[in-house]
Amino acid sequence: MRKSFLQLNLARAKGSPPKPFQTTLTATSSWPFTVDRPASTTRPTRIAVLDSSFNPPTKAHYHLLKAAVKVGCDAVLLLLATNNVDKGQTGAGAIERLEMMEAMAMDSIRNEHDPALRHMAVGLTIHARFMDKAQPILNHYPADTVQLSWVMGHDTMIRLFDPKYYKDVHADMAPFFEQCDVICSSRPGYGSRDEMMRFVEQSGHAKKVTLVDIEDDENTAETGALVTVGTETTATATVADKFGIEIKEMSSTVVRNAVKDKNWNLVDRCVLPSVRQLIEENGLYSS
Ligand SMILES: Nc1ncnc2c1ncn2[C@@H]1O[C@H](COP(=O)(O)OP(=O)(O)OP(=O)(O)O)[C@@H](O)[C@H]1O
Ligand SMILES: NC(=O)c1ccc[n+]([C@@H]2O[C@H](COP(=O)(O)O)[C@@H](O)[C@H]2O)c1
Repeated sequence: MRKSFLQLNLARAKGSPPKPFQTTLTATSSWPFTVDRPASTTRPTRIAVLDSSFNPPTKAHYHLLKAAVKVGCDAVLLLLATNNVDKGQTGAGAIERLEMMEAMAMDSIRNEHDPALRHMAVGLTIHARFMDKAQPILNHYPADTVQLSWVMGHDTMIRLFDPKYYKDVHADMAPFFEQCDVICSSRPGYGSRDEMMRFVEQSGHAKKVTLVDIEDDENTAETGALVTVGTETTATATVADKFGIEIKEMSSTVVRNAVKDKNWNLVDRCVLPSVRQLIEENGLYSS
């Protein structure tokens, strides 16, 4: 059902110029607003935006959002970037990515306890840079009623501030930081939390960047607990020992390679069941 609705919507849009921003799925018709929290300029609705290629969406993306909303967001937007400042488009097509994002969003809307995670939407943008994506989203809603918090990992924050994408990084980024903030998590391979903090301080926008940590709460009850055998007290298997990979180590590349290697156990560890189903149904990433 979703697939045909999505295809119908996108087919209707075919021929007309692509919109700078549009949603394809929203938790409610009034999203991001609710009856309890209507559009208001005195208390803007804070949307956590995870902008990604979602090729495919992974549990790391999901847990990054879980960590992000804890700092006080009201709604979540999974935003598909159909253009990338660096990468070309390989792997899944835009419709397939949107389908997988919608599967993840429906899962969250139906099953999550956190009100922000239940209040999720999926959208797409044609813009590649964050500073260009922000304004069309803000313009989509009544003036000053939404605040955008861009959720990203350390690797992307480094790219956010990379001067190669700008004429003058400070001048160009100033309007973005007047209207938006960033919620960022560390990521294995991109430096320690301390290094990330120093990087944020040097950016000149430390007040607009909140650092969070991805938690592997799926498995903490089963792993890492202390057990006593005889007189020896040791930790049980680590998450990585038990599942081959920790949430924070996951990436879309890991999933694509796992599908190619037919390592379905690893795929199952890294993506939601509904996303795995779509990968199989659509024959994605197999060659
Ligand atoms: N394991 C992770 N830890 C922290 N941040 C992550 C993690 N996985 C993805 N992110 C963040 O999510 C955002 C979107 O990620 P992106 O689409 O680049 O995923 P990816 O898994 O790195 O993709 P690919 O492997 O295709 O390069 C980025 O800001 C990225 O830093
Ligand atoms: N300087 C920037 O604005 C900047 C830096 C890194 C990624 N991006 C964008 O973020 C989106 C997601 O990119 P990745 O899938 O590479 O994380 C893409 O649209 C990409 O162009 C923008």
